[in-house]
Amino acid sequence: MSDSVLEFRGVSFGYRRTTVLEGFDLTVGGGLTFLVGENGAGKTTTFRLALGALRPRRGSIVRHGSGAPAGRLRQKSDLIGYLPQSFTAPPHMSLHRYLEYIGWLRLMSKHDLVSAVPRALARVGLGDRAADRVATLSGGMFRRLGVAQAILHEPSLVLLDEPTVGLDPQGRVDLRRLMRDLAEDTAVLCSTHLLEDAGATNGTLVALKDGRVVFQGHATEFQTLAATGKPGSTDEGLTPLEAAFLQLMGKS
Ligand SMILES: Nc1ncnc2c1ncn2[C@@H]1O[C@H](COP(=O)(O)OP(=O)(O)OP(=O)(O)O)[C@@H](O)[C@H]1O
Repeated sequence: MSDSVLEFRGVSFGYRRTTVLEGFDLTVGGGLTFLVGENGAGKTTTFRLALGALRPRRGSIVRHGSGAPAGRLRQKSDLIGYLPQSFTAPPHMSLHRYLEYIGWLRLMSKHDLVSAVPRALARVGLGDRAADRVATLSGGMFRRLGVAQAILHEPSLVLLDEPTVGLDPQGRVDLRRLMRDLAEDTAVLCSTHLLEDAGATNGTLVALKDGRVVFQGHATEFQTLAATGKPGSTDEGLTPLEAAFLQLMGKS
């Protein structure tokens, strides 16, 4: 997939007196895009704006497909899936029951859910855990359940807010594999502090600083760009991508 699916045009947004985004332009294409930036840079705010949960002060946010503004649904291709940073699910429910409940909240028909629930569970590698309670899942499995609820209604764009945070190396590898797999037929926009997520999946990297996009391209270009300035320091145990990131943020 390569067509643009979401576009922020000259968006400005702030909470009360704080300005978070200023003249913010972002084009999200198909495939996998990673949004990186320091704590408080505005990644979650960008997601909330894309979902239509917040309204920009200035500028516009457009879903391609029907061209509907954020938060307005004109056709099925405008559907968005969302895994929030603070994902929770009732521990006593079975995975199957929980996803049926999510489908009910999204106004999906019982008929559609018969196939949608097993399909979503299989897609995230939890097909054999359908009858188990949420409480029995490991941290990595729980995160994958979060992805399952985000894709249950087969959205054309999935927003994942820091899905790999706190996972062990195997959990991160599983989740990156899952994101790569999803990105074959769905646009995926993922925020992360782990720059290696972008490096390992060959995704597009978008770096946010002071409310604007300061870089958009492949992880390898990001590293090369930073390396053409003064060399990033890797002597603090940083990976080359992390050193490049700090340099771009003016911290090295
Ligand atoms: N509901 C809110 N009310 C007021 N200020 C907020 C609110 N939510 C976020 N902010 C502020 O907006 C800025 C951007 O926050 P946001 O959560 O979008 O950043 P982020 O890049 O997702 O951060 P992190 O990497 O720490 O999750 C921060 O300064 C934050 O304190």
